[in-house]
Amino acid sequence: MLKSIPFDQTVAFQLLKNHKAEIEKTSLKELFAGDPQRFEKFSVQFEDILLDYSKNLINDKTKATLVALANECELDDAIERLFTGDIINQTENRAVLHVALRNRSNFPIAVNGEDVMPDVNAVLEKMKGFSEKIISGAWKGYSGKSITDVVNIGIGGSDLGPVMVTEALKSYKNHLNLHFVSNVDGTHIAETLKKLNPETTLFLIASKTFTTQETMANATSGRNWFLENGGSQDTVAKHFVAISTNEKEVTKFGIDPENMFGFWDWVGGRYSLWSAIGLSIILSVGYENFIELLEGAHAMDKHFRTADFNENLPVILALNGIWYNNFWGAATQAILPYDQYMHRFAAYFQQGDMESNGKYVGRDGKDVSYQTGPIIWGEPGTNGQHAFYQLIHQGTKVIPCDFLAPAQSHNPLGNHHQMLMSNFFAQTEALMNGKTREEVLAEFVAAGKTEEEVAELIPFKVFKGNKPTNSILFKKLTPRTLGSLLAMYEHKIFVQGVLWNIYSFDQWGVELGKQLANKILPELATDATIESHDSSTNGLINAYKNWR
Ligand SMILES: O=P(O)(O)OC[C@H]1O[C@@H](O)[C@@H](O)[C@@H](O)[C@@H]1O
Repeated sequence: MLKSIPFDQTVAFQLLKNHKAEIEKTSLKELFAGDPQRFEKFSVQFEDILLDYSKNLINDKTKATLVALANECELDDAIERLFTGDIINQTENRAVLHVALRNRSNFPIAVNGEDVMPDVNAVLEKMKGFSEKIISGAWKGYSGKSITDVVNIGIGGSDLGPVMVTEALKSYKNHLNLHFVSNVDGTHIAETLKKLNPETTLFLIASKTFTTQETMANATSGRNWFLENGGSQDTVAKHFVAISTNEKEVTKFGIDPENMFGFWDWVGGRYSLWSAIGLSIILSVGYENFIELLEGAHAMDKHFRTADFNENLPVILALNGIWYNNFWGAATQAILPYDQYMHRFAAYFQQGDMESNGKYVGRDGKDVSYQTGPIIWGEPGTNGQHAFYQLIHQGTKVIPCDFLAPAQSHNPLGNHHQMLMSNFFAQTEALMNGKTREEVLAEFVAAGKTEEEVAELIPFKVFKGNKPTNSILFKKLTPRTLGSLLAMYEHKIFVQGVLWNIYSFDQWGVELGKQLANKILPELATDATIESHDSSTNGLINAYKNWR
């Protein structure tokens, strides 16, 4: 059980509030000018990952006080509870053990007195054997042909992680074609199936609960398509496997438990890509690469558990995020990977972060009186630059940004990578330094204009700068490095949740919409006029009925 420690009543919280007024008087530019060692001081390397957080509105005192805040909130105690299988997801009465799924040291981790590692390892072995048969072509479909296409049907945590990782590791991909169907919109599965041949298609039905409406609807449509296009009940087992914690529902759906890959209630959906939910990743890049991903995450887990908070990547990221979220009024956090392979990275952590820390009830059961989880968003650079960076540079909001980039490209084409990297370096520099009135004027003068001619235009071309960024530079986007990066962000979310005194591992907020949709669904089955809701909802439903 995590203790309840009121975040905004800590001594450090008050100190940080006062300290913000001090630091506001200075600027990033001045902080750099005043300390030639600033980069060395505020950067830290873990394996092939370099975190440079020197372009943040912090000084030694800020960092020390933020670390004091973490200590006051007993972060060390929370970290130990995470790693030792304590019931820290209290509102669901569960342990939180995605770290066990990648515990490559294989030390025992007990839940209710029982070591979970033998089960974790057994499922990994089962996935290894199965994936080898599919990839090698030894596994045959109903007409004796090998599998060419894999369709993962799942949503939320049973979709976003596998999609993100298979995209990120595309350069490690084998011959199998991977498809992901998530949306209950029939378009998603219909457009996917158009390209497929049932004889050579394998469906992975991925759902922790095996009751999620979207996934069950898509799974049923997938099975109907299979049966209507040459498949039969007897051959379903060659083409459908389930990934779930719910054997009863899997059997009810008609999938043999032999064809089921299990996981456990202590794996949160948005933390499940490390479990059997990662089967599509294995099928795409092979078992060895999946193990490398787990190894990378495990290495970060060890770092997180043992490194001093002053040198601890997830802790540093979390504390900087809290600094802006709670003391500078920042509502969002941008994640900007300068790597096309990482184009779903921000979308993945949208769920990871917002479903974890989008909570207004504290661990004491009362409404919190401060801001909790930020809005996470972002797109890969340089596309983002040509779309929304205007607002980051010259808008009115504080937007802390994480810039991520690999030093080495998997596709060293001409000087593309140098161009990409020059943008990566330029953006954080520009956001920090901005452009002064004098600099703008000097440019005009150099172009032959006089001050009088351009006076009215100058304000629009000035950049105030002083915009905070983290730079996360890594050597190459390998499975191991990706695993470490993912674990780093996961633990960042955990640290923030601990400090905000909320429960990060439940998600009650997604239930209400589901309940109401289930109430409305039968109302859409008839043409009767609906009057049971407010006038807006009635009006919309009735307009829909008139048009369909
Ligand atoms: O994996 P299943 O059980 O289908 O859940 C899929 C998703 O459902 C949503 O409502 C959330 O609860 C997510 O955390 C979860 O990942």
